[in-house]
Order: sequence, then C-alpha cells, then structure tokens
Amino acid sequence: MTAAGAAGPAHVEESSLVEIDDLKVHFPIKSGLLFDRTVGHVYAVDGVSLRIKRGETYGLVGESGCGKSTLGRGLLRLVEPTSGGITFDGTDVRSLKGEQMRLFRRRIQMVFQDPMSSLDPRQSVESLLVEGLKAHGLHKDKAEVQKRLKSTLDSVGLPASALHKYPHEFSGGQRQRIGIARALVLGPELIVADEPVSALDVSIQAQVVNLLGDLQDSLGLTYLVIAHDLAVVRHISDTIGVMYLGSLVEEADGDQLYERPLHPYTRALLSAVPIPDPQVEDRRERILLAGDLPSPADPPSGCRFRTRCPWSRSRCTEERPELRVFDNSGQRVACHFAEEILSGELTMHEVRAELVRPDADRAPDVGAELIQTRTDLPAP
Ligand SMILES: Nc1ncnc2c1ncn2[C@@H]1O[C@H](COP(=O)(O)OP(=O)(O)OP(=O)(O)O)[C@@H](O)[C@H]1O
Repeated sequence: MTAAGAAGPAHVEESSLVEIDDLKVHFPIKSGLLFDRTVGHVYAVDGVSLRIKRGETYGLVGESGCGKSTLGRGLLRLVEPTSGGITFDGTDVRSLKGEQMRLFRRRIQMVFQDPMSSLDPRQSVESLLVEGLKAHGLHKDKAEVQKRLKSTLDSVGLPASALHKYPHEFSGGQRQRIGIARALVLGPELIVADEPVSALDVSIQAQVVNLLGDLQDSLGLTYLVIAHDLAVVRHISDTIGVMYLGSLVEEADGDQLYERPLHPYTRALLSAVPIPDPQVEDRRERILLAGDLPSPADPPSGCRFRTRCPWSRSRCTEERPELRVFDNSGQRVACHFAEEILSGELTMHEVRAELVRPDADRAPDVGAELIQTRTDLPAP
C-alpha cells in the first residue's frame, strides 16, 4: 500500500490524475578538484506523497527553499527523482523513456514566475508559441498552426496581432498571458504554475488568477500551483499542501486549512496573512517563527520543524512524524501533538508569540509584546 494510500485524504478514492508516493529528490554536493567526490546531499524533496484529482487545483505553499519547485520539476522529470513513485493518469512516469517521455511531456506544461526571463526576448510571440509545436512535430500544417495560435491567444485575452510582437512590447500581465498561452498551445491536461503571479503588481495578479480559473472551467485543466503566498493560493486551490524543508507537513481542503490549521508551521504562516476586517485583525494571535529555515543539506533529526516550533517536545527530536489523517475530515498533518495543540492541552514552551488581546486595556502597540508562556492558545 502506498504512503498516501495508507493515510490519505478522502479524495484518494476519487479519480486522481497525479499520484506522488514518497518522492525524494536529493542533490549531491560535490567537492574535490574535479568535483568528483560527493560530500553530502541537499534533501530538497524528502519523502512527499500527494494526490491531485483531475480538474482540481492543488496549491503547494511554503517558504523559499522548502522544495516546492523541485517537487514540480521532479514531477515532469526535469530533475531526476532519487526515489519514489510518480503516476500520471495511471502511467508510471519514472519508467518512461524516449518517445513515450516526449509524448508525456506534452500532457504537462509549466508556467513560470517571471515571464520576462522565461520568454526569449529575441523571439516573436509567434515563434515562442510555435517552438513547442515544433518539438512535438505539430507545426507542419501552416493554416492549422495559425488557427491554433490565434485561438490560443484569444483564450488568454490577447489579440491575434500579438503574434508579430516581441515580449518587451507587452506589460508584465500580458507577458504572463503569453507564458500561459505557450503552455496551453500543446493542449496539456496538467499545468504546473510556479509562482505564476508573484512577479506581477497586485492589481494585475487578480486578473491572471481569474484567467487561470476561467481556463480551468473551459478546458477542464488540472493545476499544481506553487506559491510562497498563502493569500494567492487560497483563492484558487481546492486542496492546499503546506511544505516545510522538503516535506509535506499539512494538507487540507482550502477552507478547512484556514478555519482549522493544525500544524504549528501552518498556524505561523496563517498568522502572518493580513485579515481585511480590522476587528478580527486586532484580536488574532501572531506566531513569530524563531530562527531561520535550517539548511536542507543538514536537516534536524525527527520533526524537521522542531527547531522553530514553540510546542516541540523530546519525541519531536527522536521521531519523524508521519503525514497522517487527523480525523475523518480528510485533513492530514505531520505533527505528533496536533490534537493536544488544538485542544490547548499542550503548553507552548519559551513561546515567542506576538499577541493582541481582545480585551487589551493597553495602548494599541501591544502587538509588539512578546509573551513568555501561554497555555490557553485558541485555535486561530
Ligand atoms: N539543481 C540543484 N542543485 C542543488 N541544489 C538545488 C538544485 N535545485 C534546487 N536546489 C536546492 O534545493 C532546495 C529547494 O529548492 P527549491 O527551488 O525547490 O525551493 P522552493 O521552495 O521552490 O524555493 P523558491 O521559491 O525560492 O524557488 C534549496 O536549498 C535549493 O538551493
């Protein structure tokens, strides 16, 4: 039985387009004059299991360096996984070779963060779009190609005249539309969007997010959206996975994760997202994470998060928590003490939580206060 199969969310029984099982991507660290000695490894992805249902958006969040992009690239085998299983629509991706691999790549396309650096400035939009078709031998019928290019541009809200222009002639948002068109032109089933809106102005982000939603509805696409920003992922994701130092620490339906974050890392991430309602914003708890993200070349023993966790106990040093089903809601969490933390039974130790109390009788700058110990932590 697979790891996720053993302890997977309710949606495992539904049709999964992507199944990732205990995936590991370890990059060797080389040394010596000829860089021929392996002196260690960067554990970029270190045992991730997840399912992406056909037609859904799976949002993967976590701080920079936690392994999100490597997971996305490993799925396409743009980096070769060290171990683990990847199944796409029932096909074992890791066993594909040559022509089979080429055909598979057409079914999954990537959209990158910075359209300016992912689009060659010397190529016209037409040439950028035809490039993918050429790689798959789909460029021979010129009339058919023109029809395809124009309808693809139309689907991303760009006029046919854009074909003869160059990337620098477009705004950031339009360039990202070209990046999306380039992914769409091959008719993929899954799009891996790596920080698709992070390089854009906030006012433009919503337009691109809406476009992705419209395309999903009209074309039945499945998305893996990678982002460091929970606010972006919340609006588009059916399921959200939270990554920390190469591992998935929590997974839940979008609303569930916001209503009842279980993992201390998710709680800390959510406590940093601004809430538009000033009354709620004033009352809520903020958890400040102590210290920096440890190096993925030298991860802590046991729970990877324990060095920054205000609730960690000795068991966390000794035993790495499995991603397990929390209750019959399907929410999964990798924390030994999720139940005790949620109920308030477990005391934070050496807490560094920034708290604004609802009944504060102090000046409004109380947010800066650091409290030492708090036992009655409410669910955020
Ligand atoms: N080709 C590589 N060789 C060696 N180390 C790598 C390679 N690619 C990524 N890494 C390392 O793997 C870790 C995870 O990187 P990754 O880019 O997947 O993280 P991320 O969460 O996507 O962060 P970001 O949002 O900054 O891209 C980082 O420590 C990174 O330096």
